[in-house]
This record gives sequence, C-alpha cells and structure tokens, in this order.
Amino acid sequence: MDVEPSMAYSGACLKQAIPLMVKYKMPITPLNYAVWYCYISQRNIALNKELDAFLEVQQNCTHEQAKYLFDKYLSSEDLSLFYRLSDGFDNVINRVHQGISDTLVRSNHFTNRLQQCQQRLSISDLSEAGALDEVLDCVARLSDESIELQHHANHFQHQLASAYAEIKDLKNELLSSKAKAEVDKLTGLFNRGKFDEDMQAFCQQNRLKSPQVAILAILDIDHFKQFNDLYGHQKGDDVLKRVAKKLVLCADNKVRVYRYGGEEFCLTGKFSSISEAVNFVQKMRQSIAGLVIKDSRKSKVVGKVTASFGIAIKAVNSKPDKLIAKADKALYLAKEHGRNRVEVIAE
Ligand SMILES: Nc1nc2c(ncn2[C@@H]2O[C@H](COP(=O)(O)OP(=O)(O)OP(=O)(O)O)[C@@H](O)[C@H]2O)c(=O)[nH]1
Repeated sequence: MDVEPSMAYSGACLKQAIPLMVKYKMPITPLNYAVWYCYISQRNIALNKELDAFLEVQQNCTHEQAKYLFDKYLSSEDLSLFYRLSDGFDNVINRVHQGISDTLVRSNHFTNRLQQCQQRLSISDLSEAGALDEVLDCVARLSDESIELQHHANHFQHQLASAYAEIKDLKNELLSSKAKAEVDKLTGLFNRGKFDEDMQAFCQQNRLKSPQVAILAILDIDHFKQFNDLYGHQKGDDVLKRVAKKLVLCADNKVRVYRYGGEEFCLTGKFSSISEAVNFVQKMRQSIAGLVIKDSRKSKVVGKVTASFGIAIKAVNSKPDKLIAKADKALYLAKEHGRNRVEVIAE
C-alpha cells in the first residue's frame, strides 16, 4: 500500500470490517482485518472475488483461506501498517495515553514553577527596591502558565470525551454484530451457530447441583412438508414463527431455546429430576398442539400444528455430537411411535 490511510478512514473501515468478521466467525486479528480492509476498500477486485467465492460456498473464510488471500494479495508491509492502523482501540488508547503524558509533563512543570515562585517570594524582602516588581513578575508568570494549563486541561478533556465516545461506538458495534450473528432472522430465536457454541460450554458443565439433571431436547414439527405443500411456504414460515413464540412463552430461566435448522428447534436446560424435565417438555408439546392456523382472512381453520420431541439426558463428560445424536435418536422414536409425543433417552 503506497499511501497510509487516515485514522478516520481506517476507523470507518474497522467499523465495517468488525461486523463482517463476526458474521463469518473470523477472529479479529490483524491478518484477518488486513484482508477485510482490502475487501471493503476494494483495492483489489481479484481478492474480493476469491473471498466472495469462499463465503458463497461455505458461509465463512477459514484461517488458512484468509492466510492464502493475504499471502497472494497483500504484503508484510501491509501487515505492519495494519498492525499500526487496524486496531481502532489501540489508536484511541494511544491518543489518551499521549494526552495523559502531556498533561503530566505540563502539570509537573507548573508545580516546579510554583515551587520556584514560592522560594523567590519567601526570600524576597519587600522593603528592598525591585522586590514588588519581582512579586508582580512571579504572579504574572503563574497567571499565564495557569491559563495555559487550563487550556491544555480543557483540550485533554475533549480528547478524553471523544475517545470515550469512539470506544463506546466500537464496543456497541461489536456487541450488536455479535448479537445479530447469533439470532435466527425468521424466528428471532438463537440460531444454529449460537447453539453449536453454547453446546461446548453446556457439555463442559459437569458440576451440577444435586439432585439436578441437564437435558438437550430436539423438536421437529410434524408433517411440515405437507403443510408447506398445501398452504404455501409463507404460511409455513408463519407457523415456524408461531411455534418459536410458543417455545419462548413456555421457556423460563431454566432453559434456552434455539432454532436448530429448518423446522427443527432445540432447547437445553437443567431440572431437579428427569420427571420434572419431561413434564416441562410435555407442556411445551401441548402448548404447540394448541396452535390453530387460520386462513389469510382468519375466518377458516386450515390446520393444526403438532411437534415431536426427543430428549437426551446429559451424562458427565458428554460430548456435544454424542448428546445431539442421542436426542436425535429419541426424536426418531417419537416420530416412529406416532408423532406429537415426547421420548427420552437417559443412558
Ligand atoms: N416454510 C418453510 N419451510 C421450511 C423451512 N425450512 C425447512 N422447511 C421445510 O420443512 C420441510 C421438512 O420436511 P420433512 O423433513 O420431510 O419432514 P416433515 O414433513 O416435517 O415430516 P415429519 O418430520 O416426518 O413429521 C421441508 O419441506 C422443507 O422445505 C423454512 O424456513 N420455511
């Protein structure tokens, strides 16, 4: 890169790059940022095309692919530049740090001047010729310097206020991009990405209060394909939203609900016993079975919705894929045994 971009420009790029890195689950590292910076500023159309192709095929760009793009289209000079410019937080923090150092130097200087004046005044004999002039001189100098110090303090205060606003902006940007990346657009529930992330932590929690059981339940709307085929995809979407609403209404702070994909949802939670967990899930099932779908004029009932549930009881040191497979197996049994029911696999 020949011209070093301005701080404001790199800050603006950072604001655009962060949501993209969060969306595609790429760690915010200088190398990744360099690739996205290049993408956003459209400096190299070939890089944009290659990155678009990765994103289209697999919805993300792996570390190896980012490294490949970097090696192919960017140079180590770029990286050192991005090390300096990419991290908006660092830039702001450096400015504040510099402001504090300047203020300290100035206030130390002013303290020294005060001490010098104090000394000069204490040894001045006011009856001596010129002593009053010396006092006046001291006071005038101190007055000038205190005005200068005050100007500097005001300037520093503005610097701090703008740094604070900038950091807050970046933080909000990061938080809202992260939150958006975790939510399923149609239903507003947590999405599959968030589920995969949470499952790791859920499976690692082995210290449950006694007696307590942790469960994973997967539910699948019954004959949903038929519903789509009969009433259209939009009506199908409507059903998904209404099922999600019911799940949220039933859920309390014991459980967390996700859209697993398509017409499947899942929930994780802790209960004091297996029967309490099953009763809870049965209530969810009944609540969904109470859903009535009407035609667009809301005059005619066009269908009822039911869902089948599979519950897996988490064992100590359960691995996410094993626990999911167990819940899937229980769900399969619920479908096999007639749908609109709950099956549990405990072992
Ligand atoms: N409207 C809508 N349909 C979806 C969505 N995601 C998946 N589907 C549909 O969900 C249907 C799932 O059908 P299947 O897996 O065959 O199962 P099913 O008809 O629910 O039958 P059972 O599970 O055996 O009770 C498919 O027709 C998908 O197209 C979505 O976001 N919106």
